[in-house]
Amino acid sequence: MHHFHYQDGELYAEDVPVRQIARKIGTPFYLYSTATLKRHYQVFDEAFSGLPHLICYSVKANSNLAVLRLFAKEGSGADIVSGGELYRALKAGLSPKKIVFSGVGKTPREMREALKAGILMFNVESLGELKTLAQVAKKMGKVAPVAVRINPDVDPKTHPYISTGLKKNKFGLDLETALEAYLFAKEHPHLEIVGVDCHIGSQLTEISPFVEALKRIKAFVNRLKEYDIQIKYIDLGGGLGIVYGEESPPPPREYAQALKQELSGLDVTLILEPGRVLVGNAGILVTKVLYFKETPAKKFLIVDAAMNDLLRPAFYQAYHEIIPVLSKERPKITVDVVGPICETGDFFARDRELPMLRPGELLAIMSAGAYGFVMSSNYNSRPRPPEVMVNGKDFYVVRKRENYARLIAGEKIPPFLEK
Ligand SMILES: Cc1ncc(COP(=O)(O)O)c(C=O)c1O
Ligand SMILES: N[C@@H](CCCC[NH3+])C(=O)O
Repeated sequence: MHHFHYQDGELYAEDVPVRQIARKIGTPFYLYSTATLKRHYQVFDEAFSGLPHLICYSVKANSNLAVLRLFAKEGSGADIVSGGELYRALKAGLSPKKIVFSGVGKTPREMREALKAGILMFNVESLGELKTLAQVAKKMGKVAPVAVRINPDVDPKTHPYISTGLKKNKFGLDLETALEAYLFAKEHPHLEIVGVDCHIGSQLTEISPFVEALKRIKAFVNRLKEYDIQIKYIDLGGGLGIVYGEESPPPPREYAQALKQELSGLDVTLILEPGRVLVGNAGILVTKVLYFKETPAKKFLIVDAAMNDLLRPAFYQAYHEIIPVLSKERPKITVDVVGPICETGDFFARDRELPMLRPGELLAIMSAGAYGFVMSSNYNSRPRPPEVMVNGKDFYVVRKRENYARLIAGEKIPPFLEK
């Protein structure tokens, strides 16, 4: 059963009517389903059974402490990209021994924090970064476990903003430079080579680019052997896509099967960094219709959520399904669903056919569990919405709604402007 579903004409999250939560805490709000999060993790993990593997949930997709704790309890590790994500991951109880640190711009401070915590692996993305890490480790009297992120030059066939494994992208190193990095690391007493890393993009809906990237990694691992460099981990990153609308991504089982086949005979542990596929369809954004507006050119539903709450439509022209919380029969209209922000890009849908809704009615913007709240901002001085987690018939506010005081916390009028 789907954990967001209609029952007697109204939308439920597990056993809780969405309307009931709205009544209690107001709108807009993010809503996550515990059962869906768990199921997604378990399905993904089981798909890789039989293969030595470690799932490092990609914290950037949804970094709420409650979500991180849930995955920690399922046995997940974490893929982090900043000191802030490390802080969250540790606070949530994720084991540092299962943390990999990705990203092109790690600072010495972040490196120190991660070395102190004792993480599993740094996914290094440039020679400069590798040398800095070596120095930091030396100063601390530690040895940094490293993998180099390869840029395999594979087209992931996804949105250009979320393609990361093409030659022209800022991510990873080409094979020649990567080899140079491995040779540097091999000789350095404060670096220990443990893996090879790669991540080619996000929201992939085909398996072949993953397999192609893995083939190139395998060839590279063999090349490293010629230099007497042994690898414990192959980290293939994240990127498996989900259904937002019409796409048909491969189910985790098929994805895992293809990777298993490619890895057979290799004595390595496969690391995966899934983000979206675990959380995307486990969350929705609930918003209320403020106004219906009709001009000679268009009809608009103006809602109380905006691009500051969910940026994906504005940023990537991303499609999100929108459904009414009460599903009664009504005439259909074609509308733009827009927020209150003073930007033309502030929309959730354009020319979308929806039931004729009245001010005060609730809408659910679906598939908002990944890259939703985490990409929110205070633009237009809008307090960020709360995050709510449903568990069976109970619901919990796992991040409270911001208030006005929070908006200006940390700001200060300098003395020369006082009076
Ligand atoms: C290095 C790395 N790992 C994992 C992910 C998670 O990606 P996704 O949410 O597509 O699974 C990303 C984001 O694309 C990433 O940059
Ligand atoms: N934020 C993007 C994905 C970027 C992935 C970052 N590694 C999205 O909403 O689709």
